[in-house]
Amino acid sequence: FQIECPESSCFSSSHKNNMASCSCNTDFCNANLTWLAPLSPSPSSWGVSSVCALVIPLALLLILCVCMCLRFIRDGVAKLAYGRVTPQCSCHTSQSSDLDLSSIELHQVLGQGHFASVWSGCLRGVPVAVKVFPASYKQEFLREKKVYSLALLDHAAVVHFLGAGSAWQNRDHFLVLELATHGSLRSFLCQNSSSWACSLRLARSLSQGLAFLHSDLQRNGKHKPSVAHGDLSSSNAVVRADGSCALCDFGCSTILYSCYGQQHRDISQVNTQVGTLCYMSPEVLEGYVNLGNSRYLLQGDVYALGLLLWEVWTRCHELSSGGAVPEHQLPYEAELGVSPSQEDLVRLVSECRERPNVPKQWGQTFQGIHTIREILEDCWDHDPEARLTAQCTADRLATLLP
Ligand SMILES: Nc1ncnc2c1ncn2[C@@H]1O[C@H](COP(=O)(O)OP(=O)(O)OP(=O)(O)O)[C@@H](O)[C@H]1O
Repeated sequence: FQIECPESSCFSSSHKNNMASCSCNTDFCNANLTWLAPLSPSPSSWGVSSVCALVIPLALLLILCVCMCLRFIRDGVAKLAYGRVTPQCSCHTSQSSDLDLSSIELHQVLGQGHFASVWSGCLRGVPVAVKVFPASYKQEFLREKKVYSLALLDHAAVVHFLGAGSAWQNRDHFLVLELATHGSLRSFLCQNSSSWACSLRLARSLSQGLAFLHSDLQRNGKHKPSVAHGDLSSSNAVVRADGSCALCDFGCSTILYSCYGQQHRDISQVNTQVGTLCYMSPEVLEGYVNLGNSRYLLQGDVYALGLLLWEVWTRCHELSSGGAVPEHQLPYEAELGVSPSQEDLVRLVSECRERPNVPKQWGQTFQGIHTIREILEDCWDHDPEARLTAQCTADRLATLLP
């Protein structure tokens, strides 16, 4: 660009950086300095660097705003989905002192599972159940101990944990639990049919135990995260002398740690197909679960709860309307036998959408039969999202009169 010089004998020349000067050739003319108004650069002359310096911070600011909005929306959805948001990561465990096996008398084997054998015994004069894991199942022992050791894991419908330890030079590991005199629910139902009041007690305690396990609790500065059982079956609930059930065997359970409203699980526990085949929900049998959302674990538990309630009610006198109470059967045993294959179950449960038979004559004259049918259907619904929660199942059972 050119500027107009104050004397006609001068000539103008432009330089870099938007500078211009007037030069003249008369004697001492450079002593006669005139300051001109600074030149404003034209937009086209802005450097790339100045554009970047303006645009990049603005873009970063915009991205930050979008991220904050998304997080706000997601937290809102989580609040709606879970009812409450836990503000901190949950890592509380209760202090369980290690027990010495020499202080426990072992009497006889009560049950033999895949991982452990369960003994009846006596600890300081109190009857107990002792679950002994061989060294090769140390991980299963640690996993179950971790669940039993969670703070606030204290509920009438969950087996009481008395301690844990290792024996025989650390080769075997054991958990000490309250002894349930009737043993597993399965063996109880095989040996006993029951009145409506007894069946309702079994059913209520099962649903209350599961609702408690699934709950996310804060009390006295302690936190119990939600726990998915993962292997609910009539072999993994025991019956006490008072006729109530308590949930046990947390070897396949998943602790849903809750951080800032999001639930997440130990990465080591991402195994969708845990549990006993005939209690697996259709989506787990087929492997169609959303691994990003831990809720499928809770929904799978509720499906299994529906099957357990069915097992309990098939042994109830009143529901048989005066007819003979049928022998206890496992879910789908009538259709597929005692040990069905996964393929058979997928065909029956998932593809044909069959469920255990609820006889038409069940309690025709019995008040509450409508509620019972609804509870079963809503627990084992094909659509996991349509299933009841464990708490809702417990609430509906509470409306039935003993
Ligand atoms: N607290 C208890 N009181 C009485 N009997 C119990 C108790 N705990 C377990 N049992 C009996 O021992 C059996 C096996 O227990 P448990 O299911 O905990 O073992 P497991 O090796 O984890 O079995 P699974 O094969 O289901 O994984 C139960 O089915 C039940 O009969």
